[in-house]
Amino acid sequence: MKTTADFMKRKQTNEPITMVTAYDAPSAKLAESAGLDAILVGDSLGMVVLGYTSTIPVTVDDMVLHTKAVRRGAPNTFVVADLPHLSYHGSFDATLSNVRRLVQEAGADAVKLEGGATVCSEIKALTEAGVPVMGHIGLTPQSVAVMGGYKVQGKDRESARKLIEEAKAVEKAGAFSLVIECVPAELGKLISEQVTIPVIGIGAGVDTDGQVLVYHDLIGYGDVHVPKFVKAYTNVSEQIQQALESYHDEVKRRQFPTEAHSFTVKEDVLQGLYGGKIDEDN
Ligand SMILES: Nc1nc(=O)c2c([nH]1)NC[C@@H]1CN(c3ccc(C(=O)N[C@@H](CCC(=O)O)C(=O)O)cc3)CN21
Ligand SMILES: CC(C)C(=O)C(=O)O
Ligand SMILES: [Mg+2]
Repeated sequence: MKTTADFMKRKQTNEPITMVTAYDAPSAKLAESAGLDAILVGDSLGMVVLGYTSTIPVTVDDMVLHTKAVRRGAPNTFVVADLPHLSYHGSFDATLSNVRRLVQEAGADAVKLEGGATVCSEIKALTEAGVPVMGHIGLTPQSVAVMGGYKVQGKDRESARKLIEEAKAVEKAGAFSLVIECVPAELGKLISEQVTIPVIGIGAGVDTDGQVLVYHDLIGYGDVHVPKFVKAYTNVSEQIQQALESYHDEVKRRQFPTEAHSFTVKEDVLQGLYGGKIDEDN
């Protein structure tokens, strides 16, 4: 997929959109060669790579650095960059200069921002300026302090109705696609049916127009708390741990490096040098 039109087409043909996060070049390269439709440089970066306990501390500088790396690793994949916390809540000029950095400096194809009605004016203005915007509703981690934790959203009738209204508002504002996070599967299906833009779910059941997962969750890397909606397709933490332990052990026992991993010089080069072993032999 190269353009936002390709996203719309997928909804029309009912072919699921596959998206995964990535934060660096080698991971992005693997996502591209695995054939993923799109890559999200998520602000989950803060939690899975930078070691913060939330996405709140992530800055525009952080996002620019990692979006650049992802773009280099996956030059032919549609890349969406998260606008980090508080980078789209001031003047539109301030928002625009942050978006400019992600799109022009770092090479993102689109930006994503969290929220419903409150961010619709930003979605509209950015779209009119020619920047594709992906919305994000349901569990919005940048508002964790207001929501009182990472909880399933839309569990009662009133909040479910509100989420459907938010999805419609985000669509109306011009978003080309919408992430919906951590809602009951029935609501994920209903919202996907109620809007014409493709809905990409994470913890929103199987009936959305696509799925997104955090890279490290998907490959089982890192011991951060893993939400229920995650499926770990492998466990690279175990493999990395084993490799590190073997290396540590082999170095201590002088089993690494062997000749296969060493360089040599011709004997005469060292002759007479600082009374070295070769010198003494003569
Ligand atoms: N590694 C990682 N994966 C993610 O999916 C992710 C991040 N980090 N960081 C940013 C946000 C935060 N996310 C989270 C974090 C925790 C839960 C969680 O623990 N949810 C509970 C539901 C509790 C309830 O029943 O209300 C769960 O058990 O899944 C959900 C989403 C999703 N995003
Ligand atoms: C979980 C996805 C949707 C996200 O916003 C992120 O990775 O930051
Ligand atoms: Mg995010």
